[in-house]
Amino acid sequence: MGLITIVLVALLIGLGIHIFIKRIKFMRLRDECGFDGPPIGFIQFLIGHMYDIVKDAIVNGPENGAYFVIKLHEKYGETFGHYFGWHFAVRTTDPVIMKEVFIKQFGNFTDRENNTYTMGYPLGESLLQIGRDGPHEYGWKEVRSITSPIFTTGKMKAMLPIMHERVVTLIDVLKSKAVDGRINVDVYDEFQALTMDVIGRTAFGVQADSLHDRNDTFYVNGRNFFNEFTIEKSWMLLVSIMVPFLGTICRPYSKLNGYQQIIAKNLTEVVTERRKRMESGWTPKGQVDLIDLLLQQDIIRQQNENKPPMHIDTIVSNCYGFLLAGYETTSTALAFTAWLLAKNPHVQEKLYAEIVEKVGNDSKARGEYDVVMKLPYLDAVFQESLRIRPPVIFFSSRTCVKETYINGFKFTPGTHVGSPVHAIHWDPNLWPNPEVFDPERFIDGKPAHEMAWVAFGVGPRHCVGQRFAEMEYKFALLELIQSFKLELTEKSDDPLQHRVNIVVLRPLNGVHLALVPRD
Ligand code: HEM
Repeated sequence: MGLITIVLVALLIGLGIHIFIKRIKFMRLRDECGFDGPPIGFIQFLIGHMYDIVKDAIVNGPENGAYFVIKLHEKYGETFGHYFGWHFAVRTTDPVIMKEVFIKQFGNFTDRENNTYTMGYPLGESLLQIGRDGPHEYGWKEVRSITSPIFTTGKMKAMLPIMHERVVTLIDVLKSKAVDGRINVDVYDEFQALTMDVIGRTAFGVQADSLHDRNDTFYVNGRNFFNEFTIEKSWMLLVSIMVPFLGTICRPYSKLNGYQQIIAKNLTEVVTERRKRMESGWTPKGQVDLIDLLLQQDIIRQQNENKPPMHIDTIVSNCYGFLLAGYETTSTALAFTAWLLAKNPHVQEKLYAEIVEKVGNDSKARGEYDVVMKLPYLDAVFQESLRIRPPVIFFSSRTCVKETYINGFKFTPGTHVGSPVHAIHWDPNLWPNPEVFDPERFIDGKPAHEMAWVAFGVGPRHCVGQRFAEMEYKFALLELIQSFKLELTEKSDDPLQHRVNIVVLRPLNGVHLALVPRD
């Protein structure tokens, strides 16, 4: 054996021993910080409890994905720790710890839970994932400060006509599908086309028409991305979580990355054009979309703070983030609600009665923000639907950036902390008979405490698009219920099955219903 070979072998052995010792130290972190949690065997030592999650999905089927974390809470209490590949993650539903992490000590938990996939372009620069230090000279705080003003009530009202036109188109499309006075459809598919068109038109500046054409490029790429965004289908996501540095290397070669690069490329062209238009003095008036509003906020920031324009990648990433956040979530919320209303006709009829009484056939009132957003029973249905079937369950998460102690537990930099929304919303101590769909809960009473209803997250990093989502949901549901009676059919799931796709909860088999026109 030559000298070089001996040196190389010695180096490799040294590196192996170094990684091994580091890993042993890392595996002791949970005990050192005072958390209980699932056992650590040989496999968990190598790849963490991701193994248990994947095994559970294979053994029990994807429809049980949401219950894995609930079982862990039942066994190890409100707060426990487990290993996600090379990350240590704490899961908590304890309202005191949640309040500290998400609100009071936000400065110690500014960043979102992340991995080498979500940190890459375009996702990593969007508000969804950006940390306190972004790839350019600004981070989450600056991006949030230009993004929040585009979701004010005033801006929503200006965007409403684009959204409302699509909602009316959806109803026309559905009516055109009637056979013998009934429309048998997968409403999830229809709502996905609606939300894709709305986000395409408001955030991407494209005249997406997925409602009429399911081959629309925008729709196809968006859907492909979401269908691929699961741990079973995307090996790259799994690698990014389990072995972060390999995730960075493999990322460019994955299918998932391919879909998002196509969308980002198209979007870069639109943003470049729009920026040129705005730099030449054009300002958004009348009907506006999110790109124009974002670029306008950036100009205001440049003037007020004497800063250079934000990098085009940041603007593109944020519009892309709006697609991710706005397409799947709202369509899922609407589809879950449609099923819940079909299953509970007394709730559906009460909602219909409110719509007839307060809005009737007054087409002006039906398109009016202040009227629709303030219908009390519609609001109760919205809140209860998102309680019983929250579309986003694993995204209320943070990464600790500064060591701190909460309730006797130690949190060290790099530790992930997440609060599974469904574990809170399905807790019988907070919501008696949690499996019963009962909008009256939100008319007669209030949640047990401020952390008991967290469908849009908590604190300064809560969902920035909540108003947008609520507006789209309420206008779409109002038109749907005014036009049709929803019924379950022999094709409907009963009970409704769901599955987890990374952070979202979505119907497993679509939502097949019969729509019976009311007139
Ligand atoms: C029913 C629909 C929606 C639900 C249930 C939902 C839920 C959530 C949740 C749980 C979070 C994490 C909050 C936290 O960490 O505390 C979040 C963040 C976010 N959402 Fe939504 N969302 C919805 C729709 C939307 C829409 C329509 C948009 C934009 C058009 C949007 C944009 C965002 C963004 C950008 C963030 C990251 C905020 C930040 O980190 O500062 N969401 N959403």
